Amino acid sequence: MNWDDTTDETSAAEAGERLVGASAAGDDQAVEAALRPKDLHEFIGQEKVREQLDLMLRAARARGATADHVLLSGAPGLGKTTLSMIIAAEMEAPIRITSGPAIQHAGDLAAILSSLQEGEVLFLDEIHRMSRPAEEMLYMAMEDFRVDVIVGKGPGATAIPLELPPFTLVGATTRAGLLPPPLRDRFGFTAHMEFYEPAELQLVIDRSAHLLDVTIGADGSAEIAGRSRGTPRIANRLLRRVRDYAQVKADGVVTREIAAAALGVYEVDERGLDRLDRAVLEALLKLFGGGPVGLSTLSVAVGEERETVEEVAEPFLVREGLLARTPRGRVATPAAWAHLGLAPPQGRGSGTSGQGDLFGA
Ligand SMILES: Nc1ncnc2c1ncn2[C@@H]1O[C@H](COP(=O)(O)OP(=O)(O)OP(=O)(O)O)[C@@H](O)[C@H]1O
Repeated sequence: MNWDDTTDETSAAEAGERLVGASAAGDDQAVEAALRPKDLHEFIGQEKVREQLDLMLRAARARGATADHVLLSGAPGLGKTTLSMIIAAEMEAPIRITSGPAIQHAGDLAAILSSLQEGEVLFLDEIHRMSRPAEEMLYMAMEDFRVDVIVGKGPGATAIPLELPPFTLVGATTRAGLLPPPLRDRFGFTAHMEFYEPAELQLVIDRSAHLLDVTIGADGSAEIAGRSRGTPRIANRLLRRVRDYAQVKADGVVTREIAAAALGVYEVDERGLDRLDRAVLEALLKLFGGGPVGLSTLSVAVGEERETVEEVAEPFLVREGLLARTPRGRVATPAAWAHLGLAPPQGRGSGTSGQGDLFGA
């Protein structure tokens, strides 16, 4: 993708499909499905979540009961859908997959709930985006396995109670803070998924390489892991691009050199920054001396929409400790200067630049 060519209308959407984007947009769903771990044993990392889930599911199985409702929160691509499928597999139960935005009316939810089988897992992705009436119906369904279906309108409307079979709701959200407390409280088990360590991502990559029949050395998977932004989905996607390069330009074997050269072609650097991320940092450092600079000015300098800079580039730069959002504007950290191989201007760190705190003054 050429960032220079992105128009105002398409830049945010295209940014969503970039190689290091965490959403599944543009991914081959069949390949992604083939790479999903099938049980808790195969699921890499997230030790605490795995241990706690394992205990909960074993206990439910031993009692012959349906598992408690589970809420999974965390950034896209960290394995929430995968875990929900594993929960169903471990409980030997079928799974139904839907999402908050797909349920706009309480009737949509009633139709799904009333067709569930006993013990079935209902995976509700983006649960924070459900409509209010549907959310309220869900409270009763989760607690009492019952819903009230409203028949008729106005004063003649009547609520007909409908019994539901016991089921397990697995809700997923990127924004646990947006869930109303009454909904959050109805989950018996809540887990927050963390970004993965490079060593864990290396295991994800080795496993995927094996499934895709790609020969990869430990140094090759380490190189890809370091550029994967803590996210298995990105790791798998980068592996597929590196595999292409290894096939076309070499003998198919992924070494450190091949991985670095391949990801160089796609402009993903050794820390996982892509062209947009670097353009933002470069503008901040070279044009504004490291800031503080307002978001609008920075966006104009980069030639991108405000939203693209704020929502697509900045979260990772902040997470990496390269950029800080301050009340006076965006500020580069010492790590940003070091990453781009530039020297901070004289006087930085003297306390007169407005970023003395970031420079340890
Ligand atoms: N712990 C893990 N071990 C191995 N592979 C993983 C792990 N977590 C995720 N993956 C892989 O990453 C890909 C994305 O995972 P998944 O679809 O479960 O993410 P998600 O959190 O549900 O994302 P979204 O919020 O965008 O739906 C899958 O192909 C899966 O195989």
